[in-house]
Amino acid sequence: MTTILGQNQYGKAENRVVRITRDGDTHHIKDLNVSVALSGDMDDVHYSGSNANVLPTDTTKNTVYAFAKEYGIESAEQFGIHLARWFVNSQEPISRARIRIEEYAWERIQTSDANSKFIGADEVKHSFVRKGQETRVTQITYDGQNWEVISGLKDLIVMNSTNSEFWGYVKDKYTTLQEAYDRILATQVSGRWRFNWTDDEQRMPNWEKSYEATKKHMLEAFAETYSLSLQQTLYQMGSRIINHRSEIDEVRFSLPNKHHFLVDLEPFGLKNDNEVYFAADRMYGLIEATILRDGADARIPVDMTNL
Ligand SMILES: O=c1[nH]c(=O)c2[nH]c(=O)[nH]c2[nH]1
Repeated sequence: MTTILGQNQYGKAENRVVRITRDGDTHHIKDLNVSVALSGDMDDVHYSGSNANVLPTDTTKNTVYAFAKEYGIESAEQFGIHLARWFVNSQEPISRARIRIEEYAWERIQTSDANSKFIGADEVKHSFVRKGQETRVTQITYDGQNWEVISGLKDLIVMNSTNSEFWGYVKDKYTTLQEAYDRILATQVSGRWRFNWTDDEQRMPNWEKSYEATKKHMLEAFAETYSLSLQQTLYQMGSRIINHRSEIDEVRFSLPNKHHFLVDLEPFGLKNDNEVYFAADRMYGLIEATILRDGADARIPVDMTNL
């Protein structure tokens, strides 16, 4: 033999697990990206192809989801310790486990008008916005006479852990989707809104205040809409802005449907009571639409929200 095997490790990388804990109607989220790397007595599989010592990477993935259900996710550290101990202690050939975890933090969407006709004060208990700032964008065009200002944001990630359904859709011979009566609704908002200010002589909007208020109305509409489709939620977000912000005549959104699939834990004798989800990053549904003030022209370019 002229070669020898050096350092080696294996496992399933980037297991996206979302754990919802339901404390009455107050929900808590833990959202992790867990990578498992195992090493030990793995010479044979490399040299001869014998899998006798190999715990499948698929099993390491299942373990992540099963542990999320069985033990919950108190902290990324506690969860990682638990997994590492399990792999090393339960499998003779495995002598080392390295668990790497990224955690995505979420905070509750704050609604100011808790007494509005749309909601009760507790709606916010299942509506979250991912921590970290969105990117604010604007485009100004001037032809010497008229101004056009289109502002917006991208990469604002939001989630409702309940109050979302999707059913009653067309079913053809290729349809396999099961109807959902209580699903997670999550999206990464990209939105643009066009101001009706066109002329120096008109009073200029307060751009800073307008941005904050527009974002607030958008988030509140997301949190407070009992959703039968992302399309319906999108329309509510846009119309809430138009109805509350007289300086804006047109809103366009591009909303990827960030799918969260319930993990089947039955094979491990565990019941998944809407608690453990696989957060897929692709493929995703992409829902896009413009909402206009009655009589206003549609001027925001169709593809602008995808930039
Ligand atoms: O809110 C949704 N809108 C759709 O058009 C759609 N299509 C799909 O498969 N899931 C969903 N969800």
